[in-house]
Amino acid sequence: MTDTHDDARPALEQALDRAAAAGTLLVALDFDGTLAPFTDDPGDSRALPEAQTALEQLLALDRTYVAVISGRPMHFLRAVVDPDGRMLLSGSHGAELHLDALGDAAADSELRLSPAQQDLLGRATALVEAQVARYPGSRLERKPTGAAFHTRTMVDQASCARAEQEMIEAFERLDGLKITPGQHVVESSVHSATKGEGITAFMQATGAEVTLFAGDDVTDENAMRELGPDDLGIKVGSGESTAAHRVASPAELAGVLARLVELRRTALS
Ligand SMILES: O=P(O)(O)OC[C@H]1O[C@H](O[C@H]2O[C@H](CO)[C@@H](O)[C@H](O)[C@H]2O)[C@H](O)[C@@H](O)[C@@H]1O
Repeated sequence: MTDTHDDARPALEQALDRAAAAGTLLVALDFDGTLAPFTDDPGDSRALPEAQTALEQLLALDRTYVAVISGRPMHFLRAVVDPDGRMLLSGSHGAELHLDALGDAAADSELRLSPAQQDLLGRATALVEAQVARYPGSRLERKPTGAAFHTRTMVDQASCARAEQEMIEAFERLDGLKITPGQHVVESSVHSATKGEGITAFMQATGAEVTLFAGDDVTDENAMRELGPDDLGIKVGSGESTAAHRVASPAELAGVLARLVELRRTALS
């Protein structure tokens, strides 16, 4: 570890320097609002080119793992985020795990919903359909473990807060449903997993000496809380966080990842 006593460099630069020197480094990232700026249509979201380049460069380095831990379904992450199959992936807020990048496909967790969960999923989806019918421009997103009510494109933006609150109250009438408000979205899930389980699985599977995790939303805090004193948490944007560091936007985070590439290359050379 670098001796940071009397080091006048910004705290994040010092922390990146320490992470870059790790024997084994895990770089784990949330997707929406962290790697990818928000878009009206979730299907259009892509990581910023500078962030994508940094991830590719990290993947090419020894003893360096890249993971994406997202509320997105695994099929989206595999198709859009990591079509080459080189990253560790956790989808559906920790309910789906994909560790093939470690040659450990046996550790993948495939989703199997019980008949009761399938029934609950159907009822949650029907509630969102009813709410979408009430609020023009809002959308239903069907996910393997749940149904999400999106308000970003709602015609009457002044009614978003009310529409989201009504959605929460409707979901609350269904026993066993996990409810997660997010950025212009209220998500429901019939699965209890969180991103904490995703990051824990990856930390254990890689044996990472240091883990960097960055995320922008409340659900990311479940992963952030799993970090130890030598790890590096970065909050993207505003809002409460246990992360020790903060950047303003996905663009700023992309710059941080690019800097990490430089420092890691130097440390490994
Ligand atoms: O865990 P994440 O990777 O941050 O994913 C969380 C949810 O993100 C998506 O919704 C958000 O991004 C959309 C695209 O920018 C935006 O239109 C929406 O308003 C945001 O809430 C995604 O659609 C969800 O499935 C994810 O769970």
